[in-house]
Amino acid sequence: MMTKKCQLIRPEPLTSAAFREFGDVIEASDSAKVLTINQGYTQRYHDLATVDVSDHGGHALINIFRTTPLAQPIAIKMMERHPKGSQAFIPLGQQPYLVVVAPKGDLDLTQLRVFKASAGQGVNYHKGTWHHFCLALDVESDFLVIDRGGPGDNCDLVTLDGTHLIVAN
Ligand SMILES: NC(=O)N[C@@H](O)C(=O)O
Ligand code: NI
Repeated sequence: MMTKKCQLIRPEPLTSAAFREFGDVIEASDSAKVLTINQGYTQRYHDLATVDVSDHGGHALINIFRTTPLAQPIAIKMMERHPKGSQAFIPLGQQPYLVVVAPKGDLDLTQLRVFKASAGQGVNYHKGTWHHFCLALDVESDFLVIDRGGPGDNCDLVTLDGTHLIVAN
């Protein structure tokens, strides 16, 4: 019986530039537009990501995902996409986490990317971006999740053979 060779993927640091084709990175970065508000007591990092949830009568949902880490090395056994809306994950704790994505369109695993996000970084998957479900690292982690509610199916899911393994740094 033929056994398929495993491919080890080492996560890369998450940056806005590297993530651009997949979505937005949500962080209080030097490149953000910053407004001083509230009598000078608040710095508003303005308009960091595009919430795209209105297709087909959709509306925004604000959720909390409490996610248990998978055993390492993490095998990528699924990818999904949301054809009708964006999906944002903002960590509520201080724990880094993993982000696994591939470009929109037909799923092409040669274009698979794995990012290690820091606690100060959120991600917003654009509509149709392929991604793995929320991946905590080491400890149970909470994420604020902003995505689409509404009519119609909004999740295309593909099962994979698990030969792509994430070697966490
Ligand atoms: N299923 C669900 O609500 N979550 C996934 O879409 C995910 O990306 O974690
Ligand atoms: Ni999703």
